[in-house]
Amino acid sequence: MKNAKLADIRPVLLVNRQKSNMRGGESLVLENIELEKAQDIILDHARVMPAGSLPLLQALGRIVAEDIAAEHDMPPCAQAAMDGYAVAEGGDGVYKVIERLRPGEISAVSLSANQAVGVVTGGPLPGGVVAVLPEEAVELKGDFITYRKSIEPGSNIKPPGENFLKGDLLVRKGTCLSAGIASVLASYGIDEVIVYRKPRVAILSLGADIVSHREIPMTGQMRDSNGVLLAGLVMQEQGEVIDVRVAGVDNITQIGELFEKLLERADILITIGGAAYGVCDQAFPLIEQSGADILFWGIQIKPGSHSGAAAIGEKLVISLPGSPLACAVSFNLLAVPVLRAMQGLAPHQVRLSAICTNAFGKKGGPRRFVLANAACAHAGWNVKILPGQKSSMTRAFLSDWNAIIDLPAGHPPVEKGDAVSVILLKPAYF
Ligand SMILES: Nc1nc2c(c(=O)[nH]1)N[C@H]1C(S)=C(S)[C@@H](COP(=O)(O)OP(=O)(O)OC[C@H]3O[C@@H](n4cnc5c(N)ncnc54)[C@H](O)[C@@H]3O)O[C@H]1N2
Ligand code: MOO
Repeated sequence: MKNAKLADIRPVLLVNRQKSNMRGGESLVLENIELEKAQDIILDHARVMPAGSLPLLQALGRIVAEDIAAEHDMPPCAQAAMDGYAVAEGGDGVYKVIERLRPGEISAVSLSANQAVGVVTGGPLPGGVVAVLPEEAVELKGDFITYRKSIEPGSNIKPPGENFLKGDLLVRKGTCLSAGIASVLASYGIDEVIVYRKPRVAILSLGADIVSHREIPMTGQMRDSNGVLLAGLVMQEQGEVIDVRVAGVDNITQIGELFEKLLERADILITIGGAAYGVCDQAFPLIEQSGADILFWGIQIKPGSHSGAAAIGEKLVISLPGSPLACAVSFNLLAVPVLRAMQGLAPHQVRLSAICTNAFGKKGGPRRFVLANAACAHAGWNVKILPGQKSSMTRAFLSDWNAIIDLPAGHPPVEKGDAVSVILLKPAYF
């Protein structure tokens, strides 16, 4: 960061932006581009995090960075599927119980006709077994059982490899380690898994009027609620929040130093606010003066139009607008795909069509994103537009907000019963 005051930097910004950044027909900074283009550009600069080994339980929810194959058949040998009696072929319906196995015991015998061995569910079977007769299906008298019906060979026997065969792929690289997958790995005795590191994210709120949420604001100041919002959303996406800071009244040089310090430790630095065209807006000059390569500035969406991104070495800077609703929407549209890609996941969230259960009067204008609550009922997905999305601090944050509706540019008012395109977000509880 060069030592520069905001006043020194501002003309650079104005010159660049007023001229629409044309130099010999080539754009220096892409301005007000389509969302998908912005996503592609930023994703092109998102590198997958290095991978490292973690104990199985600590790796839950993380993205596995290796293919893991079954080392042997599961079950490794034939097992009883019922508590009961293992019998051999060719009996006449009456069998002598020659042994009664308890959990964990194995039999050394090989069954002959008219012999039975008592077995437990999941227990290994003796040699010569043709079927397992359930406890409740036989008549037990002393050391003998009677079973007069015909025996279907193989019944109530789990053959070796019934669940997995040696060499079967148990986990594919890029899969989220769910409780179910972890349990299969545990059954193979695997207690270390190689997973991608969490992307480290630093959050910096710009604006001389913004103070930490722990401080008492003076008249004209405002607490940094967006920093907390984004920290929570980053954690929901399995990112590691390394710092949440406010720039406050520091001059641009001091803010630049803080910016650089944060960027040293972070993979992604998200700035909040100061992203519009006001003369006090610091995001563009700050990022430009840091030497970062500005990838784009401005997207054709509402809210969140004043979003930008830059790359500096292998690190990314994402500049989000200060209005809380715009900040939340643009985080989900820009930062979430990046956080996913950096962890080795497919970048985009689930998108589906849902029926709107209420109306939304606002029509026309740019492509618009609306916070909503989506639910799946018998008839399919439905979605409710949450109230209070006009003011900057939205009441929708207090509701069960788990989706964003994507309304195309120039859309008519949404009527109850209309089908809309919905992006499903991670639930707010985690
Ligand atoms: N002349 C123009 N003015 C504005 C335009 C425009 O195109 N031309 N766009 C408007 C839109 S749309 C938005 S969104 C905002 C975003 O601009 P900034 O990113 O520069 O946001 P700020 O001015 O810094 O903040 C706006 C508003 O947001 C609240 N805020 C900011 N930071 C925080 C925080 N950390 N925690 C909580 N709340 C925060 C605060 O109410 C600010 O007043 O610009 C419009 N203006
Ligand atoms: O575009 Mo502002 O960033 O709409 O809310």
